[in-house]
Amino acid sequence: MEYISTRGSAPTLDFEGVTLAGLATDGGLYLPSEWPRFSEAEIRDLRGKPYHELAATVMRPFVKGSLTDDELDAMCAAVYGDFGHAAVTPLVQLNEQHWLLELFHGPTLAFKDVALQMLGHLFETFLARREQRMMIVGATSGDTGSAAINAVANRDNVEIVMLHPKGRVSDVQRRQMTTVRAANVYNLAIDGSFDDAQAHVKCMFRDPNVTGALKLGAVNSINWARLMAQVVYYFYSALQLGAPERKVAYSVPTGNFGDVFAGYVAARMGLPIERLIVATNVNDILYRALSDGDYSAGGVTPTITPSMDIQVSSNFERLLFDCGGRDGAALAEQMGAFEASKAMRLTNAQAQGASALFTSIRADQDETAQALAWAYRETSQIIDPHTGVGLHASIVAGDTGLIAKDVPIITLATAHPAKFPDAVERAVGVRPALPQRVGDLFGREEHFTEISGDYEAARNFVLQNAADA
Ligand SMILES: Cc1ncc(COP(=O)(O)O)c(C=O)c1O
Ligand SMILES: N[C@@H](CCOP(=O)(O)O)C(=O)O
Repeated sequence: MEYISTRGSAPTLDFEGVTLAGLATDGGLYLPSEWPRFSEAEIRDLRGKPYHELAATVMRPFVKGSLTDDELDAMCAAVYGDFGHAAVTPLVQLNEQHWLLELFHGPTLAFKDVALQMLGHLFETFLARREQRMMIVGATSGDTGSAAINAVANRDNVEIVMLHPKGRVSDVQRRQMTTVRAANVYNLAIDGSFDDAQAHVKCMFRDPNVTGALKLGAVNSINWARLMAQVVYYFYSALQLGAPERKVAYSVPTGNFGDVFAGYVAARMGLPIERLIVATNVNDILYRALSDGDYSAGGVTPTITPSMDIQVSSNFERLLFDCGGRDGAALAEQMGAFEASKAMRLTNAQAQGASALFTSIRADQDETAQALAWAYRETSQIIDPHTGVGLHASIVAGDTGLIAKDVPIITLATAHPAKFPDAVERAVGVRPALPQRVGDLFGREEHFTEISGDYEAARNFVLQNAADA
């Protein structure tokens, strides 16, 4: 399988190459040069497979040439044999039309584990093959950070520097990162938003002072391997509800557009998906882009869904590329203008292409809290606020007829409620307890470094610690 950059001028790479590259050298994101497709009969044959077998089958076309069948099968068995639920991502029915896909049974209690546990194994395999070391730099609004740290802590050949916005992640999220004691893990709290942290990370990949000194790696969803592993649970859930004979719709709480883009990939691979609902909080750049073509970033408003307090959604670029005719040069120009002005309009082709599958619905804080209360009152489920944004959108879509009554709507439950106990308790009157598998989070010492919001502060920290390692 060959991978090309959305901005058209970076070298074409194989799967091993894109996994280790993260961001393309032209600033773009890598995508397969063409989408692999499963026939209806092939999709039907996937029914009833355990998660790890399904994962290997869905991912196989993407890794061709870089992993043997045996290597991939063994990796999937190792990664998905160790989740907190035998089904890995269990599907829970709420009522006749609504379902929750629980993606939080990994070690750090958010959907990020599903892909990052896999990425940890991929890094180890590919780096050992090349006898290379790698410095991972990542940005997190709360969940990617802990999942990535868990996946690579104490592994040979990698170090990780994780940037989070100071004071803008929950206590549980912060402690899941800062209480990990491993010589290869560094946490930075920056004065700024997640968008600032993400911009710093992307800058490092294009800064010759950094790339000349270090082999950088990415754990954010700019790394194609992240999205590839997330495609699997769309197949897994749709098959349980009747695919390929019956279509399902998904509501996906969205920030960086990675999780919902994985749904788009599943559709491009042949999975019959009725609609992908992009559920946003009040940081609603995607809602505006998908509703009237206005992709302009304002300031970030802190909410009870901090992981989605994002105004520049990295992976939207992948959609614009694919829907807009895969013209790398034109997209490079469009994204360059966006980076300078923080505003752009979608072209007609991009807007029409996106509207064929995507609809966006926005939830404010009250609507989010009401969705939590509804889930608890009507179904006895305690859900996290990010899932609440998705559930609000699902209920609106069902009630307004946007999704017909006979089409199941699956809301992606992206985090465990105990990661956000204050917001959950306010909404439903019950304080969710942390599962035992996360251990004594509040009894452990925290370690992190506070830095300013300047790019140079982050870059110098990375260069200094790489030199000391
Ligand atoms: C709990 C939770 N829900 C939803 C999202 C949004 O996912 P994405 O950034 O892939 O759109 C995130 C962050 O990525 C998250 O941590
Ligand atoms: N919500 C995310 C933000 C980073 O997203 P990613 O999927 O690109 O890693 C987080 O929890 O850090």
